[in-house]
Amino acid sequence: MRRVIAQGTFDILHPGHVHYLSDAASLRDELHVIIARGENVTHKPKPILDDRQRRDMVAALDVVDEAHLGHPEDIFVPIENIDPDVIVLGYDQHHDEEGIKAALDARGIDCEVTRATPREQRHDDELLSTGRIIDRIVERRC
Ligand SMILES: Cc1cc2nc3c(=O)[nH]c(=O)nc-3n(C[C@H](O)[C@H](O)[C@H](O)COP(=O)(O)O)c2cc1C
Ligand SMILES: Nc1ncnc2c1ncn2[C@@H]1O[C@H](COP(=O)(O)OP(=O)(O)OP(=O)(O)O)[C@@H](O)[C@H]1O
Repeated sequence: MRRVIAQGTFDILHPGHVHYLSDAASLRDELHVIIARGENVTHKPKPILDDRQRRDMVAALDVVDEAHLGHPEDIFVPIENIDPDVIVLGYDQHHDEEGIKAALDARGIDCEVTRATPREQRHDDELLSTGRIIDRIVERRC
């Protein structure tokens, strides 16, 4: 069984997430998604929803075979447990493919690293970013 890993924060879900995960699922037999722990999200504001809720929502998506809450300290622990053929980064994720590939090789993990495509807006009112969804909530509810 060939496995693919996707990963991210997945706070408030939107069609961009579904696009990313569908892209990833199309590459191998089984899609495993690693959900970032809130404590590890330091490159942007902390997620609104807690770790378990974010994992449960991703697990409910048709294209996802298994959603795993990420490791608190070592991102390579879930990767070694899942043993994927390929890791797909999101189109705008701040990770460097070469850096991750080198770190995988250094651990003897034989796995490709690729990047998914962006989902473009299909209509003016569509929000394809958790940050923009939250902005609209603040605008309209506060
Ligand atoms: C291959 C890979 C494995 C990861 N594993 C974990 C993990 O085990 N635990 C964790 O808290 N974050 C993990 N992360 C980091 C988060 O997923 C990171 O915050 C995410 O890549 C950026 O999320 P965003 O683009 O949704 O903001 C991993 C990232 C990558 C690229
Ligand atoms: N519009 C989109 N098209 C394709 N992939 C997307 C899109 N938006 C997010 N993703 C991907 O989904 C994964 C999880 O992203 P994340 O949870 O950071 O959502 P986000 O909407 O980008 O959040 P924020 O807007 O707060 O940065 C990332 O790999 C990201 O590249």
